[in-house]
Amino acid sequence: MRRSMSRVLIADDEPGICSAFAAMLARDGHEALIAANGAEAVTRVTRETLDAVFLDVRMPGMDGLEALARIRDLQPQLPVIVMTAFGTVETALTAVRNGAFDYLGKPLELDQVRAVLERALRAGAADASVSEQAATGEATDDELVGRGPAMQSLFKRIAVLTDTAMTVLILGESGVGKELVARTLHRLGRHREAPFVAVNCAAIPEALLESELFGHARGAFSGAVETRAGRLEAAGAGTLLLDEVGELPPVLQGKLLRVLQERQFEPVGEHRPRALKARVLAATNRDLALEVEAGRFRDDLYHRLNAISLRVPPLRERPEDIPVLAERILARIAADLGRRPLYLEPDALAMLTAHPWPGNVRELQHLLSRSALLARGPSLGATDLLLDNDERSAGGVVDPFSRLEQSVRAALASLLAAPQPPEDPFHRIVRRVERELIDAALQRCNGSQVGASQLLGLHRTTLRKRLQDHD
Ligand SMILES: Nc1ncnc2c1ncn2[C@@H]1O[C@H](COP(=O)(O)OP(=O)(O)OP(=O)(O)O)[C@@H](O)[C@H]1O
Repeated sequence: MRRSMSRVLIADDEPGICSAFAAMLARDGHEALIAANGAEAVTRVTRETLDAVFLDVRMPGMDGLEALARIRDLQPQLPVIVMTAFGTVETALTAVRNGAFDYLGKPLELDQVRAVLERALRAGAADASVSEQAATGEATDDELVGRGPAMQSLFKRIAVLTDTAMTVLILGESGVGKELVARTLHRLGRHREAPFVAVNCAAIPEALLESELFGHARGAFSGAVETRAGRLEAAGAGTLLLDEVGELPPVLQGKLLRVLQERQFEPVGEHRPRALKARVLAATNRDLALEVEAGRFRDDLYHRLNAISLRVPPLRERPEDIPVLAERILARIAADLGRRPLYLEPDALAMLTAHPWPGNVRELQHLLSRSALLARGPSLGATDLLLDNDERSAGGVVDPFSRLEQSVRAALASLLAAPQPPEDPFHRIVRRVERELIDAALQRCNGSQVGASQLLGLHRTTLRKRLQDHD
């Protein structure tokens, strides 16, 4: 919980700025601490409990950007606002990309300073609540779950971005939770009471997409019998998510760019622009840089969208989140079915943790729903998990190694899940694989060691030695 009086560090080499700032903070009931350079700021952060930091970019010795990096390492959740007199937008954006909460241009305007500080303090509190909620598992349907470091750092970035109006590009594979991230940005933002509207740019036919987004006037085209508001308008002062933005047709890419630049739009068949009030978020599972190279996506729109991006890591990069996700999903399924939640046996959990999840969280949801429907008894074991057998690659060829990889991962997971994990999991697993391989070759060659060594591409003496090792 945030204390009502906040402690704010101001790092600036101009004493005049520091004292004006400190006076303002004191008037507003906060406590100001002062550092004259970057190194001092970092020291203060290590020693004091702080709620926000204002950092000047140009300071002697360690400059603001370097101090920012150190502070982010020390206390990733502490909001840092960067101040810059010489700053170009690039410096400011670099700072924001490197984790600054926001930036302020000098000369400072006290009202602006107040507004940013207020947001920073709220985001600090929101950040704590996102992490707390994830850590305690008190999540509802709409809440992003994740305990591991990858999701924790995503939560922090989300918390920093909740209250800005900036466009954010949300990147990640299919089913990874991009829309949920967009909803979270909205839910924690200032306009959470306003609507959240998502448009899947890939799902709406090109001919309809423009009027769907911007609306149309009556008679704008045949079939437009009534004036209709578009989704941009429907989002009001809330959030519009352009999902699968990589699929936006070229004409609309140009229009969207203009809308974002001018913050106004025109419904089809109308010439009076309307103000864009909503925050626009975009999501894609494509590599937009490649799309730009291939000439399918506008470079300028890409840069506009990509100024701030959030990458949602694939599930295979965060297996530590699987138990809590699975628990949540099973609880939801149980509520839907009016049953008690099933619990996962350790072997099932080991198997889930080992699976590579090409379809990410959505695949996990589907697997658990399928398995829960057919399960008998109060728990799910490894044999109850109906993992998708469809391991075909795009060309329809079964990859003979995918099962092997899966088994190796499962073997490792279950060794590590044992109450006393062995010290040599590498040798244990490799030995088992080797034994299987030699055994299979010997069977194929009716027990002939010469035949098996030829089949495996091993020297006869090597095979014999291995057989002795395996007794
Ligand atoms: N971290 C998470 N915590 C809880 N639920 C999650 C999480 N990530 C994803 N989900 C759930 O997984 C499902 C897929 O997520 P979502 O639709 O947000 O993915 P997406 O990346 O937008 O997918 P696509 O690219 O296919 O549109 C949703 O039901 C969502 O609620």
